[in-house]
Amino acid sequence: MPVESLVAIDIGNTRVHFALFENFHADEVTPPVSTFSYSTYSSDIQGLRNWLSGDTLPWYTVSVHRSALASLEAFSKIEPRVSSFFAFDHKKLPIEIAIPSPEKVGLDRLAAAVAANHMRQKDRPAIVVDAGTAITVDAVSAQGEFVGGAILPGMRTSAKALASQTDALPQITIDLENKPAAIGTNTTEAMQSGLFWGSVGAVRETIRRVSDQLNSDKPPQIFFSGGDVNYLAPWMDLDIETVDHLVLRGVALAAQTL
Ligand SMILES: Nc1ncnc2c1ncn2[C@@H]1O[C@H](COP(=O)(O)OP(=O)(O)O)[C@@H](O)[C@H]1O
Ligand SMILES: CC(C)(COP(=O)(O)O)[C@@H](O)C(=O)NCCC(=O)O
Ligand SMILES: [K+]
Repeated sequence: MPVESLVAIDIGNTRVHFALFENFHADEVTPPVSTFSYSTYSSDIQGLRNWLSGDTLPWYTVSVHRSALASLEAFSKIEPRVSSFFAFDHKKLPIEIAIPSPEKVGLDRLAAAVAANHMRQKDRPAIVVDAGTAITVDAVSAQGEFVGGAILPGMRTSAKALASQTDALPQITIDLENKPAAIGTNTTEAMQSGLFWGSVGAVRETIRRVSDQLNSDKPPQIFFSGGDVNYLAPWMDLDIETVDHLVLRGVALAAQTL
């Protein structure tokens, strides 16, 4: 039975994202009608209540953060506009996971792979980049299996590491709106340059290596998503497709298969 109206949720390490899907059709991977998010560490329950429409809907979630999942599940039990709450595990997600310990893979990585697998041309593998707290670069084979990938620190995560592991480096706020000069002329500028251009280069090189290892007849289709996607994507020099809310679309697709 298709679930045409639902709330899909992606509980990440920095943000919890909610998306309302109406008249969802798997063929078109319908985009969400509206979205809402709050910090994983200070949930904005009032904001969530205001965002929720009048309809009572089923909620489906993937989570990589256990306590945030537990709090949201507790909230769902007292919120009358939630008809059911379903947290996916890897077994319930509609994708083959061709690695030794499938239960260890982040469910957000798998949900994004579900969406990319659905959207890709069937004779091409896919590479899925999700840029958030961590940046993941994952591979979906031409046969449609999640075959693994790479986990890199996100830009803000790297910035925190530099500040905490050194005496002299400050905690800087990452300004993602303006591209930094490559040659920084003070500590902060130098860190901004290294964090930004280093991430760009790291992602590009990782994509190249993943693509080489896939060794497919046709080049992989490369999908980009996640909170920091708009800062990385313009610098890739690769044929990429930016898709908003790839994880949430994967959750909505997965909900159709339960
Ligand atoms: N301290 C912060 N202040 C403002 N925005 C932040 C802060 N930390 C992270 N962000 C932003 O939050 C978003 C997190 O990305 P997202 O894909 O939601 O990550 P995750 O899935 O790891 O929670 C990014 O756009 C990031 O730039
Ligand atoms: C790699 C991640 C930390 C990414 O999380 P995010 O940046 O979306 O918050 C998450 O997918 C995770 O906790 N994974 C578990 C380990 C694994 O995927 O192998
Ligand atoms: K991520």
